[in-house]
Amino acid sequence: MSSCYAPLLATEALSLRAGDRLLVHELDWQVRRGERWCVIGRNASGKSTLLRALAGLDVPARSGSVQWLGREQRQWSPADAAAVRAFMPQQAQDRFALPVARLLALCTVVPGARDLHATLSALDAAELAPRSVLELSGGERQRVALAQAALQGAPLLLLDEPVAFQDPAHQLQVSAWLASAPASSAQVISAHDINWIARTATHVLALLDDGAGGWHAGPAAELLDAALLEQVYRCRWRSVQGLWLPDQRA
Ligand SMILES: Nc1ncnc2c1ncn2[C@@H]1O[C@H](COP(=O)(O)OP(=O)(O)OP(=O)(O)O)[C@@H](O)[C@H]1O
Repeated sequence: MSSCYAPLLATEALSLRAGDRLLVHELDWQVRRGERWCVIGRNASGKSTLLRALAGLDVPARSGSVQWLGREQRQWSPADAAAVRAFMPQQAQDRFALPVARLLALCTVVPGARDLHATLSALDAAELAPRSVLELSGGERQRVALAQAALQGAPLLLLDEPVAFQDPAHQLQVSAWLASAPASSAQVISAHDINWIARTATHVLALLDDGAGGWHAGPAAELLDAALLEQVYRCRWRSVQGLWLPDQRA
């Protein structure tokens, strides 16, 4: 049975491997409604692999448990899973010249789906509706992918690098859109821009890429400091007028 009091997402002893590399070791973690988690880590530390595992998609090797609303992932039917979690991959794989509006209309047939025009407008993507997905710029396609995930209406959003291709103004717009999400929802977001993360995250999950699958998880206000950034990225960091800067001189 799922419970509305259970965390939206929980992992117990979740371990992930890629070949002989241990990416995540025994992750015990909970994501509750109203929380916005950013997952940080070096390239190839396992952020996308973790998000895929949290979404219930194939990963090279995993053990342990992932639960949505207190119920094991594998016990959810595809339709019920679509109503509880939405996943935005790092890059869309488009093969056909589908108009954006047609692509997104497919997402609005699920129960609880959000309004198409309002969602596109909130992401500054309304004018993209008639255009083919194959003709969009990287940033435009990414905002359409965000709209696609949002339209599903699922309370748990899993977003793999949602601002990687956004210009600074659109990064702000995506932050505002995330902040306007219902209090009953939660997001898990992988990202590399530490200053965007510092503005956006309520909580941080750091993958240490230390060969032992090490991780730290907690409120951003407690965890996000120079010591953590140095441990994660293996360079020195300093804060200048509230902005984090990597500092290779040290
Ligand atoms: N299907 C797969 N088969 C084998 N190895 C894989 C597979 N998917 C990912 N990996 C490996 O797992 C490791 C973690 O990859 P992942 O994409 O999760 O990293 P990431 O932290 O998201 O990286 P980036 O910041 O570069 O996007 C990498 O070494 C990658 O080569």
